[in-house]
Amino acid sequence: MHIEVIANIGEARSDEFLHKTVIVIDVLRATSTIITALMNGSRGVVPVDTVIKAKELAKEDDLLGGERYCKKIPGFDFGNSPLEYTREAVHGKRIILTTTNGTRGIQKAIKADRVLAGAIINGRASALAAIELKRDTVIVCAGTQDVFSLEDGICAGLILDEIADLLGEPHMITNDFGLAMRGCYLEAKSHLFETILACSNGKKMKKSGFLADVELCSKMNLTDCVPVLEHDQMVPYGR
Ligand SMILES: O=C(O)[C@H](CS(=O)(=O)O)OP(=O)(O)O
Ligand SMILES: [Mg+2]
Repeated sequence: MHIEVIANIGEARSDEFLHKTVIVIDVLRATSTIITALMNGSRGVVPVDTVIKAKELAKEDDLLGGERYCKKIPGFDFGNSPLEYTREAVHGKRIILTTTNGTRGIQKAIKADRVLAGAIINGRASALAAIELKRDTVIVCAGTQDVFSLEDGICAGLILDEIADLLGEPHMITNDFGLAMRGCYLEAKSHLFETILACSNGKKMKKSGFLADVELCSKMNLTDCVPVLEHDQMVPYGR
């Protein structure tokens, strides 16, 4: 199985995603938030790139979520903290979500055969889903404003490591950046929270009052829920 890892959304070329599975990773925090919302029974998360589109799409019964500069958008129901997306708040609801990087990354991947949302909290399940889909796979690390973010790279390394574990080492073939990210993950796996907290986004989250988000988003394999894009919304894969 071939898995190419791309360092940030700016480096992603959407035409190269045709016929492939794309896993978009935004550990802090968009994909961790989408996974949490679906895990807690949201009936779908619609990822959009702009605030205007989010407001236009939202029907009366929908919830609006997202951030700009890490803060909840005025008039929205939620920000981008996975901790806000509780079962009580989201069960049975459709959510329209717009964030600076992650939802933009998902939009950029729409030409893919399948688009999955990966994070540390669903790393092994994302690996399993990608294997089941039997396509060449691209892992897009969302990054921040088109610059690489280490927490996304570490998560890519986790998914590669799980794929190697599930398929056998010789069957996991990745690019040089993927090899480097797997190395980073193996070095950091025993102290993921501390490593992610030391990253620039980890420090930014702590400064903005979201230390608990970093803690949650650093927990490995918390859930089997893997969001997959169907039409315009993300729903749990395989259900
Ligand atoms: O809310 C977040 O965690 C970030 C904000 S920022 O772009 O890193 O300032 O957005 P995300 O799209 O989840 O990376
Ligand atoms: Mg991010």
